[in-house]
Amino acid sequence: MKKVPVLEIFGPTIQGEGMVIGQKTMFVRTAGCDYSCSWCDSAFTWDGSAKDDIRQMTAEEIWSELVELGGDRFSHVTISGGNPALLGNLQEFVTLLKDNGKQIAIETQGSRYQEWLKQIDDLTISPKPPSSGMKTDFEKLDHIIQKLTREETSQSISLKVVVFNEQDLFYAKNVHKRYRDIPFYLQVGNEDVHGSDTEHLVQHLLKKYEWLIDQVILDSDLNAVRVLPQLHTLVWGNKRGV
Ligand SMILES: C[S@@+](CC[C@H](N)C(=O)[O-])C[C@H]1O[C@@H](n2cnc3c(N)ncnc32)[C@H](O)[C@@H]1O
Ligand SMILES: Nc1nc2[nH]cc(C(=O)O)c2c(=O)[nH]1
Ligand code: SF4
Ligand SMILES: [Mg+2]
Repeated sequence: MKKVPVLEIFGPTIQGEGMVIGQKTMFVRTAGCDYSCSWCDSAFTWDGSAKDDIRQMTAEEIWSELVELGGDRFSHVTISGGNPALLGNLQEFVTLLKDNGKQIAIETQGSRYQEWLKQIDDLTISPKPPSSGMKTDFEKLDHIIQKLTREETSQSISLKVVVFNEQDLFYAKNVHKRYRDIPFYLQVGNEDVHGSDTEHLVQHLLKKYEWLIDQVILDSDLNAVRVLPQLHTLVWGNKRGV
């Protein structure tokens, strides 16, 4: 049986971000990333700090744990990371979820392609703006998006760019322009991913959300975008496993 490196399995909770925000979902967080974003809120998946917590799991083992946690109280599973699209071995888990009638969402940055991505119901691709310190390979991203949109499927795809400053917003506008037909989300960036004062954090994030809304209101290039906060951060702050 093929195994995948897993760092967290949790839920039911709500999807706090993007195209299915508010959806009740389970989460599976895989280990390992090909990026190292300066502000990553899940850096423990790749910076070595949680390397002793990584479990090499089969699809069946992950499924058992989901059912143990969620019972019959879930119909939707979100796979995030790290970058789950590094893992060809996730095919078996994706098939198992489909066989059990579950909807699947994925969070990935669009740097790697896997055939199983075509079987994901809610696919979020989140290219990284300049504040992350990462550089987008747009030819690669073109190629991946082309592969995923070539055939008519029931899959929903969206793009989501996290914005920390004006330069990021400029980047986001270019991504939106390049892939006009793909639903586009702007997300408030959280600068303080280690803080434990939730009340203070929430006040700050709501101010940033207001700033981002104001930018969108003023800009005719952004008439079709959706602007969202990270809902889970507004509710639970930087708590892990929610
Ligand atoms: C932790 S990442 C994992 C999936 C994949 N590596 C990616 O980046 O899309 C999940 C989502 O969280 C977003 N994210 C990470 N750190 C964040 C932060 N400090 N503030 C807001 N969003 C953040 C990412 O941009 C991505 O959309
Ligand atoms: N509730 C909740 N929603 C989320 N949406 C994307 C998340 C992620 O870390 O990928 C996330 C997460 O960690 N928790
Ligand atoms: S791509 Fe995603 S998981 Fe990887 S470092 Fe960036 S935000 Fe974190
Ligand atoms: Mg998160």
